[in-house]
Amino acid sequence: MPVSALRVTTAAEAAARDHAAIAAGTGSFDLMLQAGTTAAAALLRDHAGRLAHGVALFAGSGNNGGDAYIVAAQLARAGVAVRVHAAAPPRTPDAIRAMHLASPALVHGVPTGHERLVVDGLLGTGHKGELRDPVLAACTRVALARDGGATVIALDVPSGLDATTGDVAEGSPAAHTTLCFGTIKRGLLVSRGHAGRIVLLDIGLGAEFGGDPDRADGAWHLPNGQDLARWLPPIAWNAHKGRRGRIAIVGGHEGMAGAVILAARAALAAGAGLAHAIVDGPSVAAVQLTVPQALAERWPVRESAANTGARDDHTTLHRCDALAIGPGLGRGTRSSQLLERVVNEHRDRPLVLDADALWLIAEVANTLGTESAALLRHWTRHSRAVVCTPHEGEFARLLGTAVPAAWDARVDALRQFATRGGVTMLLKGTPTIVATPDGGPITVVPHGTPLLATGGSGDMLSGLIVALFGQGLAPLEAAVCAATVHGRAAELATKQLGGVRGGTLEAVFDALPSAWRLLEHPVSFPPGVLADLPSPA
Ligand SMILES: NC(=O)C1=CN([C@@H]2O[C@H](COP(=O)(O)OP(=O)(O)OC[C@H]3O[C@@H](n4cnc5c(N)ncnc54)[C@H](OP(=O)(O)O)[C@@H]3O)[C@@H](O)[C@H]2O)[C@@H](O)CC1
Ligand SMILES: Nc1ncnc2c1ncn2[C@@H]1O[C@H](COP(=O)(O)OP(=O)(O)O)[C@@H](O)[C@H]1O
Ligand SMILES: [K+]
Repeated sequence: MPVSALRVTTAAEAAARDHAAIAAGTGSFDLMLQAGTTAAAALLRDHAGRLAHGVALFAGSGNNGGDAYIVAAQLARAGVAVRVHAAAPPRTPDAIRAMHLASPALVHGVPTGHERLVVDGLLGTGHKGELRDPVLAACTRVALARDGGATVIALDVPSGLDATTGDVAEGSPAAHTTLCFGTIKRGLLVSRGHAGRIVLLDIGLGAEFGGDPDRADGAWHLPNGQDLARWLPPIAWNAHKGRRGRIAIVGGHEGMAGAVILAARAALAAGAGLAHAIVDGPSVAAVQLTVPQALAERWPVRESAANTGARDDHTTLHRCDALAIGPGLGRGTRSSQLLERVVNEHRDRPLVLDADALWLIAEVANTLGTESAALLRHWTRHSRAVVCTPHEGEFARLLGTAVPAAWDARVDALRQFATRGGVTMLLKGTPTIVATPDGGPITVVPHGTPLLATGGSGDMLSGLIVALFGQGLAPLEAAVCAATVHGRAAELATKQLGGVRGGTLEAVFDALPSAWRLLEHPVSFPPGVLADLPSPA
């Protein structure tokens, strides 16, 4: 079977995929049966101990409630004491059928409060606006159960979380785990803290694809473990340093050596054979002391053509497989001139543009009275591969206006910038999204924890990207593998630390080897499970 990215959908895209599957011959009740049955299997597998004390299910009147009745029926069949609280009677044909199927085995009524597992099947993708009673009252009960120590499992989305925008309505109960059906709903990745661990279950929409793999409906792609493992270049047993990628990081203005140091350390930890740190003169010693494996060099000084009669040629950069410029580069004239030189004189090198390089691009574009994307297009017109890695503030500067808060508009802005600039754009955030210059689907990287919300973590990401670039990965693959390993390392480190406070970027560096192993050897999931994203908290 071909491997392909998983799909992340809005509520409308998810519904369209459900309908397409139904139009192609799958019964809508079969989808519900499959959803409820795989969810029950996941609960029995992961929570056997808690289920021994019984389970409380909360069901709404729509199809999300229908899923809850199927879960209830399957758990009851497995011998679990099941208590169902219907916030309102089922109203859709499938939910009514599911309720009749489950009824003989259930105890109806208000949960006792002793259940240690609570299933939230009140609202799914059909939720809109502010929560209203009686659903609101039921949501409050779920939240109270959580406060009392129960584990809360949401079906498809936590009730009250908007599947499209991620907006969380007042009174929406947070989940420890969200079991989502067929496709990951976009809102879950936007509000990961509310969704907890996200487990994607196969409901027969078409395996990984959430329907037709070629469907161009705007759904985001989430690379699965096999995609990432396939993209990562193996390091040959007889590799020598010249074959593991020679890269350079240009930046480190006086007083800002740290940014290049972190990027160089990350590049080496991504398997680069040789890392050059091209820094401002006063920063050379700091690099040499802290990353002795890197080759520290000062910024090239351009001899005037009149003096030398020759074109200045900075040989180190010409020998590199990929370059990154920006970490700690500074924003003055010298920095700006250096940026223009690196971009202009090394057009054939894969290039990562980050941090101050992005600031300067916006600055030069302003001065020229043009747009940053147009300037990039001009600068990189012969380049094969460029990745820009702005955070929201840097992207706003590149756009010349605030980054839209709404995800549809934000994605449009990123995609447009990527096509106009001819560059791959990685917009950092929660989640990180990547757009390619061909206008193709957005790829999302949902990994990471607030352990990364600290100075220097973006420099680390640049170093990871440039190393993979130097090992021959295409821009999208280099950006996505790097952001994934970065986020995964943060997840592992946060878990090990038991929280964020007390941890520093060092803990993320320490977790990188384990994170790489996760990428190289993806775990296989139990039957019916397509993805399993750990909780970020
Ligand atoms: N389609 C399929 O084939 C499959 C679908 N599946 C499942 O169906 C789910 C979608 O089901 P759905 O479309 O029936 O909507 P759902 O989320 O149950 O909510 C509708 C109810 O909520 C109510 N309501 C809305 N807003 C509210 C508020 N603020 N406060 C209070 N109440 C509010 C609304 O009331 P109304 O506004 O109509 O008065 C209506 O009664 C999806 O997430 C997945 O779990 C799976 O089985 C796989 C196959
Ligand atoms: N709360 C968070 N959860 C997950 N990832 C985060 C979080 N906060 C920041 N990150 C990640 O950390 C990195 C921060 O990059 P950036 O803001 O450029 O840092 P710096 O400029 O300090 O190096 C990005 O990759 C971003 O996605
Ligand atoms: K729900």
